[in-house]
Formats: sequence, C-alpha cells, structure tokens
Amino acid sequence: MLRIAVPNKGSLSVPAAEMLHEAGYRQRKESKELVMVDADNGVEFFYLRPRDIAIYVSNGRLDIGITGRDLLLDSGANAEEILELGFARSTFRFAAKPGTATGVQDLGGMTVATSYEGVVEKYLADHGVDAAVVHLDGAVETAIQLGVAQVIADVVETGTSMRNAGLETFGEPIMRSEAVVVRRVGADGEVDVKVRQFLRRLQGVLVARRYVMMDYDIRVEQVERAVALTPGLESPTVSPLHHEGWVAVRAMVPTAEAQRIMDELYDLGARAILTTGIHAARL
Ligand SMILES: Nc1ncnc2c1ncn2[C@@H]1O[C@H](COP(=O)(O)OP(=O)(O)OP(=O)(O)O)[C@@H](O)[C@H]1O
Ligand SMILES: O=P(O)(O)OC[C@H]1O[C@H](OP(=O)(O)OP(=O)(O)O)[C@H](O)[C@@H]1O
Ligand SMILES: [Mg+2]
Repeated sequence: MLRIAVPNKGSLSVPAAEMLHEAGYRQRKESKELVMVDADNGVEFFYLRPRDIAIYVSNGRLDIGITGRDLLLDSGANAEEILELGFARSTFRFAAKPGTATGVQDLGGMTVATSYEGVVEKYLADHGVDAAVVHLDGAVETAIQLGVAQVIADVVETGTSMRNAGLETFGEPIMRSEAVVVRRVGADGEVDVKVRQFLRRLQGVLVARRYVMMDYDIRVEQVERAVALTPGLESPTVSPLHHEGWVAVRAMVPTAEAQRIMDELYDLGARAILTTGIHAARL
C-alpha cells in the first residue's frame, strides 16, 4: 500500500485534500482523523503537520508527501520535490519598518525574526551577512513592534499582513514557494508503479484545471492560420464537415487564454466556437 503524507492544518490542507479528491482518492470526513485508508486505490493517507512531512518522507517512513517548498527547504530533510502543484503560492521576503534596510547586505549586526530559520540562516550565510536569527512560531509581523527584532523574514501572499503591521518588504525575494510533492532523495530506483500512477493522477488534475477543450468550425482555406492559434498539446484534431469547404477543429487550450483565442478565431472566420471543461486527464 502506498503511504502518503498530507498536511493536516494550515494553508496547504484544504487545497491538498481538494486536489486528492479530484484525483479520485477518498479523503477524511473530519479534521480529527489522522490516518485514512483508501483500499480501492491501494493508498494510506497520513495527516501530519506540514512542517514534519519532509522529515517522515526523508527517513522512508512514508513514500511521498505534499508540503510547501519553503517548508521542505527549511526542514533540511533529505527529500526532494518531484511535482509542483500550483497552490499555496507565496514568496518569502525580508521586511522591516521603512528606512531600516534596502537589501540583505544591510542586515549585518541586526536581529531577524522568522519561523523559517533554516532558510534564513542559509540565505544570510550565502550572502556573507552576520545577523542574529530568532525563531518565532507565527504572527511574526508583530515581532518588530514588540522589539524582538528589527527585521522579519516571512511568507508573503497578498502583502496585507505586512502592510497592516506597518512594514515594508525590501531586497530580492528570498524564495518562491508553492505546494509540491516530495520524496526521499535517492528513491529513484524504487519509484514504483503506484507512485507513478499517483503522480499521473495529480498531473491529470492540473491539466483539467489549466486547460479547456475548444471546438470550432472553419473554412478549409483558413485552417492553417486557425490551428496556429490552437496548436493543442500534441496536434489538433481536424475532421471534415458535411458542409463542403469547412472543417471542425478540436484542441486543448489554456483556460487563461481561451477568451482571447476565441476572439481571434472569430476574426479569422471561425464559427460555432465552443469551450468545454475537462474533468480528468491522462496525457
Ligand atoms: N497566506 C498564504 N498564502 C499562500 N501560501 C501560504 C500562506 N501562508 C502560508 N502559506 C504557505 O503554506 C505553507 C505553510 O503552511 P503552515 O501550515 O505551516 O502555515 P500556515 O498556512 O501559515 O498555517 P498556520 O500558521 O495557521 O499553522 C508554506 O508552504 C507557506 O508558503
Ligand atoms: O501576504 P498575506 O496575504 O497577508 O499572507 C501572508 C501571511 O499569511 C500567513 O500567516 P497566517 O495567517 O498563517 O498566520 P501565522 O503568521 O501565524 O502563520 C503568513 O505567515 C503571513 O503572515
Ligand atoms: Mg501561518
């Protein structure tokens, strides 16, 4: 049975469970359940703290897990990411009261508060900066007001928490993060059929979320120009129509570009342009 770690709390937990559900796996009914067997799919899910997931995976207790890239790196665990999942996207940045610093080079001798001291200590060392790092569990933005540190390093999504605390980010982002699937480093040889099948299912969900199927009718003379707009993933399907001189085209297009492509196809003379959602996919 494949053993998979899933975040039990925080920003990762709901979208991770939704993605697994979309991929056809059973998910726990209530948040107090810590282990759940999906016998039909041969998978056992362990609901763990997101911070601990890379550690369970690195020592081989669990086969794979879903966590944040920032948490994986911060843990220092011997695990690596094998698939980006596109949710819980964030940047990780320094911030302080305006005028404190313009970049990492200014931080020598200062104190930095963070929940990610593994990431921050490495970043400071890589830049040759000697600064003290204080670990806080959360609500790090308040540390400056309360005099625990002059600078913080924290997760930024919309920037609202920083602004509300009267702080400004400075310097380059320390890193960009999103939810990822992780496995033990050196597990290559052992990637078994079940892991590959699990990854294909999640990739199928990503495709279903990112693409729509587009169909349209177009005059034969314009087909080449039309398919240049809708090249599909491999190659579009072109079928003859009963109405001579016309063909029907079918291709996958990125959801985010669908409306623009429809406008351009219409201008080329395409008609009956339709998009439909994709529910599941294996490419
Ligand atoms: N507001 C946010 N937007 C997007 N991603 C976020 C946000 N806050 C945290 N994350 C991401 O979620 C993961 C952190 O999960 P974790 O559960 O440890 O913290 P959390 O979501 O802040 O929950 P809590 O602090 O309530 O326990 C990291 O990968 C982080 O980048
Ligand atoms: O840029 P924003 O959209 O404001 O999002 C970023 C904030 O969200 C998370 O905090 P959370 O609510 O999880 O509290 P925490 O600080 O206790 O982790 C993160 O730690 C930041 O504080
Ligand atoms: Mg948090």
